[in-house]
Amino acid sequence: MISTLLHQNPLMPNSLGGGGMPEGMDFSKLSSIPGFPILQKLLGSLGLDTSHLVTISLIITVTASFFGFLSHSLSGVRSSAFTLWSFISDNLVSSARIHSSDISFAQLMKWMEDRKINLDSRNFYVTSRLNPNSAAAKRMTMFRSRSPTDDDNGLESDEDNFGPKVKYEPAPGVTFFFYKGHLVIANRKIDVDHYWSPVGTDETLFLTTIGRSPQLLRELIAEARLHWHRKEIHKTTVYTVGKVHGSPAWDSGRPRPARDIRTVIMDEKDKELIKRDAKDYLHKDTLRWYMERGVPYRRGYLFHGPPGTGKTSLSLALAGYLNLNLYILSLSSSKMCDDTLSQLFMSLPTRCIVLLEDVDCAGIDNRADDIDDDLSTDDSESDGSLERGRKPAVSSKKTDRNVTRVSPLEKPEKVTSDVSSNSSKEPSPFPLPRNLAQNKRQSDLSFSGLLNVLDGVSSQEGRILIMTTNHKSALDDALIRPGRVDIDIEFTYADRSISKQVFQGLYSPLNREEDLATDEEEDAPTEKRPTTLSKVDPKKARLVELASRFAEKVPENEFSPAELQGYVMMHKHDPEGAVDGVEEWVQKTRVRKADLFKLRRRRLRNRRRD
Ligand SMILES: Nc1ncnc2c1ncn2[C@@H]1O[C@H](COP(=O)(O)OP(=O)(O)OP(=O)(O)O)[C@@H](O)[C@H]1O
Repeated sequence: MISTLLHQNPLMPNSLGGGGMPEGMDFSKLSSIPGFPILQKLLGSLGLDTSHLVTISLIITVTASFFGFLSHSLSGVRSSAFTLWSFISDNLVSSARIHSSDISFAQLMKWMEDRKINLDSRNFYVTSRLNPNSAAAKRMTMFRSRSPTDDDNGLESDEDNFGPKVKYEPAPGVTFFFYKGHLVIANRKIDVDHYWSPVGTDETLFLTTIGRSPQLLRELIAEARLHWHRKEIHKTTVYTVGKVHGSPAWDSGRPRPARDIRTVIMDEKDKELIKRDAKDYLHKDTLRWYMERGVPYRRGYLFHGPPGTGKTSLSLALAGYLNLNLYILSLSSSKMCDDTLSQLFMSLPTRCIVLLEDVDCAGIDNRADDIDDDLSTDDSESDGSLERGRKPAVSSKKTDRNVTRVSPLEKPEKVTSDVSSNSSKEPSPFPLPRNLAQNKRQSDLSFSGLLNVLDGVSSQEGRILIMTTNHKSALDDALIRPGRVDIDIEFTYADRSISKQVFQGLYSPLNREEDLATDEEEDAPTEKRPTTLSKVDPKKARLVELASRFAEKVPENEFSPAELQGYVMMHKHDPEGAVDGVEEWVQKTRVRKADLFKLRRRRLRNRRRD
């Protein structure tokens, strides 16, 4: 443009001579510069005069100078703004910094999620539990966070008909919101994102508010904490063994509604004992007590009895009652070996409940012959009734139980000696499943390997270990010796009282308010607790009457609570129908179980022949 003006300006006559070259500018001299002729040709082919070079250079110089000036000015502005912000942040605002490895981070994220803070933003995280290796999934299970789409009563599952629910989280970036009338700035920043590492994403949440007092932020953090506990306390995360990079490892866990311990039907004294003992053990002063006396800080319980009598249910309920996560491990798994077991135990957190199922399956216990003998003893029964073979042991419940009734704050040494003295090898109360003996022979898990993880040097302290078995008689004395098993509880088939409670429990479920009973109410003796049934209510009185009739029709010590529950649930909306049909169900179930028993016996004989 400038060049064109130079060419055409009539007021500049000297500028129009000789190809538009201004006076004093002889470009022919420039042709001696290497490359200049080529440049001249190139410009010519573009229809430009060589003199345009001057113009282009001028434009470039002016533009560059302008932007240089602008950038300099802006950096000045930026640094002034930075100085101003430093002054403000040093003197006029309060801020909190929360790292993602701290539970407060999850609590604040949950609090923000539930208040829909930043969820309207165009930028948000979407996660589900589909990828257990994702950082979000790890954090979710580490801190037991739930989907914001879950309902308020905490009972909804993390899955719907289409699989894991989608979870929407505020994404990294700055969010503004008001808390108690004050502006709060939340800045979520990713520090390091190592997606594949077990650590997951490192993030920091900065909360800033105007004013020199940190009180507002403290209140906000406390509120988020309370909110978290209100929502999460009624959940138990259950971990089982999965695979990480092809090796057995704890899976990412499944949060599930905590089971109310009141729904577990068992001897109330035993229940109170286990609750009190576990609470004592987890009390903050107990660790010191153990340390001062050089006693390993561990607690072990043994729950034994027939299948479906409530051993797993009590373990789950206890985890919920103590607000601990539950790690379930089955020793009957063919993949279980010493190394795997040891690794799994070493990766346990310090405070948790480990549920070791089928402890009688620890491979090297050479009681396979005893087991077969148990089964062959039942062979001799004329009608093959499985249930009748079980009766004697069940009726001996009160005499051969060896429940220890001493708290960890008392004298554990004495406690444990009681246990060992009672660990006699009474005959198995009911036949073992045939594959149990096979498992014993095939397993790569050695008995010493099992003992090692229970109390070897590498064993974690601080956890509660619950061992379950259907065959206490198959256990080695060493496994249930003092220090490994502190309390032993026997579960039995349903007597009249249990049958009645199963019936009542299914038709008059506890309501939510009762579920949320305070600790004090929970700790109150059962008989003093207000129950739905204690209120005078004709419907409930009718239910009590039906429950009594039901229990009278069910033979004692023959069916497990699980079996009764299964039957009653077929009449979920018809308690009268359940009462009317129970005698027929008893007969049919007897026949079915006897057939099953005969089949097993035949298979065993064939196996022995082979
Ligand atoms: N004592 C009980 N109180 C309440 N529910 C029970 C009881 N026993 C069994 N049930 C119900 O029966 C089902 C199976 O019970 P659970 O898994 O606790 O039995 P278990 O003794 O652990 O059996 P297994 O030895 O086969 O592992 C559960 O749904 C549970 O609700």
